[in-house]
Amino acid sequence: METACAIALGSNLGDSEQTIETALAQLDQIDGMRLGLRSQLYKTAPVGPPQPDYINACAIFHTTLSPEQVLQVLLLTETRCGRVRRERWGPRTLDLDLLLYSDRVMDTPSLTLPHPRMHERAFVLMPLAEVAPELPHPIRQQTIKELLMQVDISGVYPLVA
Ligand SMILES: Nc1ncnc2c1ncn2[C@@H]1O[C@H](COP(=O)(O)OP(=O)(O)OP(=O)(O)O)[C@@H](O)[C@H]1O
Ligand SMILES: Nc1nc2c(c(=O)[nH]1)N=C(CO)CN2
Repeated sequence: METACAIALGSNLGDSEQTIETALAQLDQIDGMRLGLRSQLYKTAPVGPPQPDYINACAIFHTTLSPEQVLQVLLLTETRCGRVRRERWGPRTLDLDLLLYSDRVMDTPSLTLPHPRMHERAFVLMPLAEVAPELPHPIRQQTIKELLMQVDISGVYPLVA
């Protein structure tokens, strides 16, 4: 049985556009992970300490893996795509977050679902609203489109080639 999950991708070091495309392709190659809709790429002003602009995107994957297994796959893909540093909210080659796993709500030391900061991040909600505007947030009881209307979207731009 496949379950839909939503994944956020972000990068602000190296060739960010290429890194995100490579990450999506690598995730789609993994047994039990199947890429569904994906957003376009967005250029976004950094949230947190001063650092370069990010490229962000979101994608829906259909998966037979458990939430913990999806997280492991994301961490493996981050490493494969050259992520090295761990400074909180600092620059990174690739950041992959598991935003939603169906309507699952959980909080363990390694995994919190939904992602605890997704509802306040325009750089997540804008690309996610492109692929899944009517998806409900299982805690907030609002759709992605409704959450997007409550955040400041200045600084989030579709990247046009
Ligand atoms: N929903 C989730 N998605 C991804 N990682 C999660 C999630 N919930 C908990 N984590 C944990 O967070 C760790 C990732 O921390 P990381 O350094 O990437 O945070 P960050 O990207 O700097 O901050 P943020 O979580 O605000 O994006 C992972 O090792 C993982 O165990
Ligand atoms: N615009 C933007 N800012 C960020 C991002 C990100 O992906 N995009 N990720 C962060 C660490 O999770 C911190 N700040």
